[in-house]
Amino acid sequence: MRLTRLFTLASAVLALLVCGMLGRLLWGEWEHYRAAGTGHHTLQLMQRAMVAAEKLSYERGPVNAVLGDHLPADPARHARLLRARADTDLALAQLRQDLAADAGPATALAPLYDALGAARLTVDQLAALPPAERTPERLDAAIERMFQLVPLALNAVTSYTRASEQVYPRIARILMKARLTVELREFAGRLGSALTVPLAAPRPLTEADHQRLQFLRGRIEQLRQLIKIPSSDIDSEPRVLAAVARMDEVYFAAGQRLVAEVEQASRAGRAYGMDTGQFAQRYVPCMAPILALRDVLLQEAQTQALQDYEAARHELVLALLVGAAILLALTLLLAIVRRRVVVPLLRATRAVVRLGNGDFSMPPSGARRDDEIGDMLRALATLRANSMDRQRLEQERVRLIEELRLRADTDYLTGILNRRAFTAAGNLRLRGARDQGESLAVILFDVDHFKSVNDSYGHDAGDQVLIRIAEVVRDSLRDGEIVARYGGEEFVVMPTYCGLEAAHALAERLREAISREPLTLSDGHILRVTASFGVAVAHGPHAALDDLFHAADLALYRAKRNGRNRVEQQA
Ligand SMILES: Nc1nc2c(ncn2[C@@H]2O[C@H](COP(=O)(O)OP(=O)(O)OP(=O)(O)O)[C@@H](O)[C@H]2O)c(=O)[nH]1
Repeated sequence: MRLTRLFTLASAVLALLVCGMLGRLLWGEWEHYRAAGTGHHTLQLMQRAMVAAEKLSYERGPVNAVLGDHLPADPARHARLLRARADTDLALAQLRQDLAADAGPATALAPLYDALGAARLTVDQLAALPPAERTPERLDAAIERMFQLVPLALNAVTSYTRASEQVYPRIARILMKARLTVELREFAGRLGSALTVPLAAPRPLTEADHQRLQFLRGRIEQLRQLIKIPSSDIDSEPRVLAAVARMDEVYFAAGQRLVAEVEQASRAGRAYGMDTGQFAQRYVPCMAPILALRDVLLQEAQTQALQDYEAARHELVLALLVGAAILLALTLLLAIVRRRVVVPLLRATRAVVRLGNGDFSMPPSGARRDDEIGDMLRALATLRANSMDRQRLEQERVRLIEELRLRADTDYLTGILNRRAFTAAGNLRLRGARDQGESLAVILFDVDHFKSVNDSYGHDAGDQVLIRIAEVVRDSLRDGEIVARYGGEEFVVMPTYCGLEAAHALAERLREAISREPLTLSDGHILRVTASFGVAVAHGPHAALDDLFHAADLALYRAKRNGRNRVEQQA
């Protein structure tokens, strides 16, 4: 796998793992935060349900007063009942409103609304009857219907308490105590209600009334002890301690004393000295500290729940920040590894490949880095420099060899082939001629009276003449026809494979060109020189170059002897 691909894959896997881990962490924190928010709402619902339960308990006081009233009814008592009912309805409406977004528990309240309507109807029908027709049985039945309302509300309180406890285990004990105060308020209310019928009649308390009072007092004391059991830090809170003390002082002293007064008057056969309404007016305020304790506990629960909610929010924000920081660090790390390791490695790889291919055009960058990659790039730079030196030396060597070869084959003065190179080429060509059954011709020529040129104009002028003659001959030849300086002022031409006649014609052409060409010396003198030519041809399997030269030389000798500036061919 290519390095870039491997790096991309590894980065993707790493990013996925980190994102998965962070996602899980954030999801947990988000769930915690969301649950805390929901729990806060549930706590409010619980409080609303407690208030509704309290109002239902409270409503029983004015109910008792109205049921114990004579005809014509006391408008003040009726007005109190209406106010109490309005309070209950308001508490239930607020609970219903808060439940609007919470379909489950709202439907659980339906039986309460039904029972409340039926209970109020019963009370109103009974209150409309003359007192004589309000028999104890009917009164008990009506009051019992009112009693049954509170447990229905307490069901909702219980379900919200449980829901809140699940979210805030820390405040479970506080909520339990708050719930106990609601129950205490209910039983305290029932204790008062237990006197409604005897006070309304009025009649002495029966044995059943005493037993009922005894039972209710026992339950109330039990609830009081449960509330007072030290269970959490909350019990040492000054506000809670003060509220408990006030409850003891007001309800358990004054409130219970009032009930005891009624009992004692009954036992002694005395008049009660108060009717139901007057009793309620004195007894109901005694229950207020119980509700005050409930409110203190609920406030404390809400404060702690709010702290939990804030802590969950804080942890969520912290988790988000940590997550973002981790992602940023990972991205930076990958970018650094890519920039500092992967990219330089790829560049180095490309540089090595280029060096291997002999391409030294781009120097490896980043050699100034002070790490292992830098060491490698510096080594690469050295390798490149060494390779470049080697390549330069190699090129120099090839050039020198070529120059040497040229020098070895070239006449130093005229630049045309020398005798050695010509002999080598001639032998090759002769072998070819033999193989192909062709004829090979040689034209040997010699400058006429060259000595007098040297003598008249100097050796340099003689050199210029030789150079010029070489140029003239070279320009007159066609491809495949070669010329060489055979020695001194003697030249040799080898045409392509041809017979004696064609070679003779070529020699004639060259002779004419030399004799026709005026030669201008460097000092301005213009010379005309001529040359004598000897032509010979070799043919057949036994043809030899020496014989060919020898024959041409003889013909040249004849040309000199016959007057120069002429062409002679082998006899
Ligand atoms: N300037 C110059 N002269 C050369 C060179 N090689 C040979 N010579 C001269 O060429 C002359 C040849 O003279 P000869 O052999 O007498 O022939 P010639 O004067 O050309 O007379 P013929 O060949 O009989 O026409 C000599 O004087 C050599 O010194 C050379 O490379 N440069």
